Amino acid sequence: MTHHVIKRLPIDTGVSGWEAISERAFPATALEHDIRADWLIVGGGFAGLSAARRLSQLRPQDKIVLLEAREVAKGPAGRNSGFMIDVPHNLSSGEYSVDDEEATKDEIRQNRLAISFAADVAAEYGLTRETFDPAGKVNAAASDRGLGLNDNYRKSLERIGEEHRVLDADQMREMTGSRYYRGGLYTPGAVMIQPADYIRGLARGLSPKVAIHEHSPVLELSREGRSWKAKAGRGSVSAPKVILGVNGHIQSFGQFRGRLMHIFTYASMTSAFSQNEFGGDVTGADRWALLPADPMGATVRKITTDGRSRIVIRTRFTYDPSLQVSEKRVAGVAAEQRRSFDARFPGLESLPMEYSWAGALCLSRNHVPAFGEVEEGLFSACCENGLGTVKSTLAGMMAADFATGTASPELDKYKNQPEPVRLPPEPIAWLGVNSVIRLQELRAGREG
Ligand SMILES: Cc1cc2nc3c(=O)[nH]c(=O)nc-3n(C[C@H](O)[C@H](O)[C@H](O)COP(=O)(O)OP(=O)(O)OC[C@H]3O[C@@H](n4cnc5c(N)ncnc54)[C@H](O)[C@@H]3O)c2cc1C
Repeated sequence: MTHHVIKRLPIDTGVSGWEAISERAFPATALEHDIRADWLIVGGGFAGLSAARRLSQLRPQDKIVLLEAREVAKGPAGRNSGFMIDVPHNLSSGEYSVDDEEATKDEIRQNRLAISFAADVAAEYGLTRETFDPAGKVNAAASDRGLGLNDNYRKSLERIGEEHRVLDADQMREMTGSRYYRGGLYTPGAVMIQPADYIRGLARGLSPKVAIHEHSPVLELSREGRSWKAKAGRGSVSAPKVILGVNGHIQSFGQFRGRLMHIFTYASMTSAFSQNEFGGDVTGADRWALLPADPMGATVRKITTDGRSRIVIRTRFTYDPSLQVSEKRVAGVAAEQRRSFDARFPGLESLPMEYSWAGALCLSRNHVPAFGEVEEGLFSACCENGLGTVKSTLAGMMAADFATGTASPELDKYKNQPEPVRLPPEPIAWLGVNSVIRLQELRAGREG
């Protein structure tokens, strides 16, 4: 009999600004009883909730239960920068330009499949434009090196026939109000989400069809006869099939051990301000979204609701196999983010950062997901390689298709990927990964 005891539970350090400013419109219910279901999903992020939606479409009569350790939107799904990106965006390569054109076109097709799934969510559950905004995004360059990286990216987009527009320093200044940027590369296919609102909207929309239990961490998972039994909170769920959408925490369920890199990244959000508080057009248009030309630089985004704006800045990556980071680390990175922000918006030194937080990503060395039927009736939709708004949405959809035997050319391609390769043993991996990240961050210079 397989029996997994889950010893490590998610810890999310700092309060996510997205979650703090998002309103929750449905109660959180913990698991209190022993129940039976046709399907159990573990994890209430992009992967778990997307798997739940897809299952509810494929098997409308089945009983589907989802268990989330914390509260929907308090984990990484509600603490990211909200870029749903269609074009290539490989965090662990030095730049975004592409070599293998056919593989890249496949990847874009997959990303767009996930984005269109999310667009259906937005339409069906009535999400506002502020929650799901198909506005596109800009890769912003602040240095010669950044301009060069953008130019390489432009050429590779041109080669694969992807729409894009080059922006000069004046256009960047007009958009952002900042003189910091020297150029940009706009691609129209990205959707900008308010991540906490999107993930809550998805959970609320699903709740008539899917029993979602929050504050219900799965502590044990065992195979009993032809069924799996998960113990959580004061109850348990027995189901013949289980989908794990727990990202890097999949290793606590005894899977993919020694193959997943647990990377943290960090963000800060200013308090709300109105345009006229600082005089002049110091932050430009109401909404804009910038990725760094160098993948190791700073992501910066402005949102405006009812005339009140906020700016969010995300920087830094650290490798933390313990799957947690300290408040002290978050505070240290927040101080660096303050400096990056002030360099971009010198008129806004008095604007406080109201929230600072960290969140976990899961990367594999060969950039593949941790996907498949890992034990009989137990499916994994994990390891999003840093771009989970899209990749985990896709993983959840694909896991539901796979587990229900729903064939498609997309699933054929998706499930035929290799498995994540092994990492070197610790502490070699820790030293190696953190050194490479730090060197790349230093090289990013003004982009960070
Ligand atoms: C600051 C920051 C910025 C980011 N920006 C972007 C971005 O712009 N675009 C993008 O695509 N991605 C971004 N990301 C990454 C993105 O947030 C993740 O890739 C995404 O959340 C992964 O989704 P997921 O559903 O796979 O995992 P998660 O969102 O981590 O969800 C997994 C869930 O499983 C739950 N869980 C774990 N263990 C258990 C258990 N034992 N029992 C029950 N539940 C459990 C967790 O509580 C969690 O809610 C960013 C991340 C951070 C931190």
